[in-house]
Amino acid sequence: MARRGAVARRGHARGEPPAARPLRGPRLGGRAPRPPSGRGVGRTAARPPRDVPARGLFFTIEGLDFSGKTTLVRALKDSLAGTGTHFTREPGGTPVAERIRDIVLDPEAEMDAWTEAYLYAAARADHARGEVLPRLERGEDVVCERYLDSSLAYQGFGRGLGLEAVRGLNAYAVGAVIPDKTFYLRLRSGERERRARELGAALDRIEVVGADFMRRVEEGFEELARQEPERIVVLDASRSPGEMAEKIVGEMRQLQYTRDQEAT
Ligand SMILES: Nc1ncnc2c1ncn2[C@@H]1O[C@H](COP(=O)(O)OP(=O)(O)O)[C@@H](O)[C@H]1O
Ligand SMILES: Cc1cn([C@H]2C[C@H](O)[C@@H](COP(=O)(O)OP(=O)(O)O)O2)c(=O)[nH]c1=O
Repeated sequence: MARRGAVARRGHARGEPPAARPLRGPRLGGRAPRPPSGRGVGRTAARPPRDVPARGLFFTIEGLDFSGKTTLVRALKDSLAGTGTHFTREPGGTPVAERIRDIVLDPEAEMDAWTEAYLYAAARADHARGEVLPRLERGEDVVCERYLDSSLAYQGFGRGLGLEAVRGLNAYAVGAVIPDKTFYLRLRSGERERRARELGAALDRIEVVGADFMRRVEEGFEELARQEPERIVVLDASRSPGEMAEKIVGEMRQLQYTRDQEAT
């Protein structure tokens, strides 16, 4: 994963449209992003000049802990080898965000739920603006393991901060960096727990909070999938990583085709 220092990215700190709204739009694929509203912007956003690369597409992989995201990403990396697709994950993906990750996942670190939500959002601001957006603008496709939906599900539903509040505090963190497609790994809790036990994983501070918390998070993901069926593709995570990767690559190709048609 390419990493750059924080100082070089300060120029991104302001001026992008907020995203305090459902993730429905604007998408990045194919066209320059449209601000959510505004004067006279509609007509200029349709097609980039031919010498500007079509914007890359942004894909996210979501799901509860132990649902198989990392394993799936490994299979996807094989399937997409040589395509120039960039893989990253949250929390993390930049030096500053990795440092925030160390704090927020430290099982010893007691913190208020709002502090936790802001830390995830702060890590996301650095990652989305400093790493993901420049790549998309250069025409690279990006696959990110966890993104804003994780905050909506874990902090919004799991911690009980509420969907709209968590959307709101992430609005300036993500700006216009909204996933074109999100793949949600749905897996029943018994199977997730079995996988966790089998793995004998060291539990981080989120995982130690227990089954009730995880049930609320799960309901959060399910609610998001209900709200945005076009963006969020639900995958049966009991299937093999290869089968899921095949499905995802198919969806990616379809979007890439549409993007390329729009750009010519
Ligand atoms: N599709 C799958 N079928 C069976 N077992 C899986 C599958 N995906 C992952 N696992 C196993 O489940 C455990 C958790 O997987 P992991 O990819 O680390 O999940 P996550 O990244 O979502 O926390 C690992 O032991 C992994 O080998
Ligand atoms: C990105 C993000 C993650 N999280 C949590 C979910 C996970 O428990 C933890 C990330 O741990 P990680 O080990 O990266 O993920 P996983 O267990 O899925 O392989 O952070 C949030 O609570 N909010 C967020 O916005």
